[in-house]
Amino acid sequence: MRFSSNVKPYVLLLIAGIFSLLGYVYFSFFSERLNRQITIDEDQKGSRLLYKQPSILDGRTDVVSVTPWLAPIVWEGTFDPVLIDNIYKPMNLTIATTVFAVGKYVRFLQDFLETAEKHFMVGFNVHYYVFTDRPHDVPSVNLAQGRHLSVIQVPGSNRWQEISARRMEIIQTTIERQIRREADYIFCLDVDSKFHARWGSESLGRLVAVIHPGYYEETRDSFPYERRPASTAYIRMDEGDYYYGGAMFGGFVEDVYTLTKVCRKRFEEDAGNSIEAAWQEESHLNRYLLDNKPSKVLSPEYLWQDLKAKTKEVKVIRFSGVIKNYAEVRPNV
Ligand SMILES: CC(=O)N[C@H]1[C@@H](OP(=O)(O)OP(=O)(O)OC[C@H]2O[C@@H](n3ccc(=O)[nH]c3=O)[C@H](O)[C@@H]2O)O[C@H](CO)[C@H](O)[C@@H]1O
Ligand SMILES: [Mn+2]
Repeated sequence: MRFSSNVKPYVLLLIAGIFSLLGYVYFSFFSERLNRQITIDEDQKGSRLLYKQPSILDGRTDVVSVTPWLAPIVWEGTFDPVLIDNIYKPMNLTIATTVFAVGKYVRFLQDFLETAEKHFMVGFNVHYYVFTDRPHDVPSVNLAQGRHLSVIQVPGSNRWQEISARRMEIIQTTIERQIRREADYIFCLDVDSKFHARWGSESLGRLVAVIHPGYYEETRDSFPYERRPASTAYIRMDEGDYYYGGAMFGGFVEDVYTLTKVCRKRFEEDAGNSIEAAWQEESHLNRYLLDNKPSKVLSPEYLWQDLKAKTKEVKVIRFSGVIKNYAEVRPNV
């Protein structure tokens, strides 16, 4: 008995220890379950998103929707707009959009801006940068919440080729001066165009280019790339991926910054050698994108031309160049 009376306090201590350990384990297990249950409940009540089950067997088969370097080619039917918006909207992104309206091209601004408000990056913060030599002729267009417009004065020119090509330099310097502090992504667009349907977050990517609607059925040797070796935009007949349109390029601000800087430098180098690439900055853009593959390619849905009849693979025309009288609207022919 001496033994038992001696041992008892230790037993009691041991039992108490076991109980408190069990209690701790039980409590922490339960509280974790409780927490987890709350999260699950929140998921179901607040942010549950219903969308069509993705398939790897069922999808568009009439067009190619991925490049050989595995960048998506964006066509109607290859993305779920609700799902993709749901991914990008919480990021509270700002999209810079540059548009040049020099000389008589100011007349295109109203339709461009009004249709952009209806279809372009709806629900996102958009900052339009309008470059013009006629700031007083910039129309006032009602902008939705979170959308802003800055007018930036640039010199006019008596050569349309120069106006078009100098966009690279002006975008580069404006990124340096302000855009890199004001936006996450940037799109650089032609003004002589209108939006007709959704252009949304499916278009966002690191470096984004668009396939020109005029050449996607042709072979690379008939693309209007710059073909003179003397130009820094030169592309050989057996090279080239697609023919990209100069009316749109975009991506992360820093990636577009590098693009504009390189194209501007090469354009100036050519000018020093008295050579101007066949399609000015569009030729340099194509050369740049051959060496620096875009991470996302937009199908011709994102760059059509009003004078071109819709083809069967194009289900939706989202952005299209208007028919214009070149001789009347440009400073030179
Ligand atoms: C659909 C497409 O890919 N279009 C390209 C194409 O012809 P485009 O016929 O589309 O060229 P364009 O006359 O629209 O000029 C391009 C842009 O430069 C601006 N601008 C031009 C002239 C002027 O007097 N005032 C003015 O503001 C304006 O923003 C216009 O949208 O080739 C050009 C280069 O040669 C550009 O690469 C264009 O993006
Ligand atoms: Mn144009």
